[in-house]
Amino acid sequence: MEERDQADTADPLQQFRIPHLPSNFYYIPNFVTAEEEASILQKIPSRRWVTLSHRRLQAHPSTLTKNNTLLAAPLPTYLANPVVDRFKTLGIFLDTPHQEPNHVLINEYRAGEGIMPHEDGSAYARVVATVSLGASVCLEVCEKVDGGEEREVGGMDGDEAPRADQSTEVLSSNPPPLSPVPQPPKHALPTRILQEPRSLLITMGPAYTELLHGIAPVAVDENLNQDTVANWALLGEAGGFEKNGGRNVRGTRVSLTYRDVLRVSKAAGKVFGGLGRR
Ligand SMILES: O=C(O)CCC(=O)C(=O)O
Ligand SMILES: [Fe+2]
Repeated sequence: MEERDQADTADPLQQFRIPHLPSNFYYIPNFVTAEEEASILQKIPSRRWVTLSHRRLQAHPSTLTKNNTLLAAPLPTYLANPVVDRFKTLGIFLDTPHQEPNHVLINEYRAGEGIMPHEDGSAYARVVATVSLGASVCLEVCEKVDGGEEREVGGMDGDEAPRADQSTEVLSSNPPPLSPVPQPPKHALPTRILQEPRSLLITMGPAYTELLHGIAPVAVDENLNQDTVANWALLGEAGGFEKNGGRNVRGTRVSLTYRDVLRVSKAAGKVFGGLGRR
C-alpha cells in the first residue's frame, strides 16, 4: 500500500479504483497485516453472534433502533484501531456527516454460505468500507431492476426465500416490508469483485445507491480470471487463483463493514450514564 500511495498523493484512492464498474468501488489489498487480522479475529466476542440461515452477524456498538437511530457509543477499540486512522489517511469518510464510521456490522460466512442481493439503504451515508478477514470470497454486483420496488434486503439467498428476521439484521432494526413473493432481481451485467483476506473494499456514491450486491452461497468460486473479476489487476495475489485453475475454495470469511449512521441519539448517555449528563 505504501508504494502505491506515493504514486498519487493528491487523491490516494484513485490508484485503487476498480475499473469498468459504476463509480465508485475501490479495492486495496493487504490493508491490514496478518498479525492485525489474527488479533481482530481473536477479539470478536463469541457471545454476540446472531445466527441466520446463511451466515452469522453482530453489530457494534449496537443494533439500530426502530427508526434507524444509533445510540451514541464509541466503537470497540479492536475495531477502531488501527483501521479507522487508516480510513482517515485515505479520506474515505471525509464527506459523510460524522466524517468517520460510527457503526460496524460483522458478518461471518462459512464455505457454502452467502448473502442475497440487496442494497444497504438510507440509514447510512453512502459509503461502506469492508475489511475482509480469514478467507477470500466473490462479491457479485448487479444493477437494480428499473421501476421495481427498492429492496434493502431482498432477492435470493440460495433457494431460500428471505424471512422477516433475515431482513432486519443487516441494516437496521426497522426494515422495509418485504414483498410477499420475492423475485430474483433481473441481473443486468452481473460483475464480480474478489475480496482477499486482509483487503479493503470501499463502495460509495452511485455504486452504493444504484447497485445491488450479494454473495452466492457456494463452496467454490469458479472461473476467476481477468475477464470475469473486475478488480483482477488490483489483487494482492492473483497468481494463487491462477495456479488453482481460476478457483477459490471458500473458507470461513469474516467481514467488518464500517458505516456512518446518519441519525445518532445521545439519549443513551442519559439512560446509561446517570443523571445530569448532557
Ligand atoms: O460480507 C460482505 O462483504 C457483505 C456484507 C453486506 O453486504 C452487508 O452487511 O450489508
Ligand atoms: Fe450490504
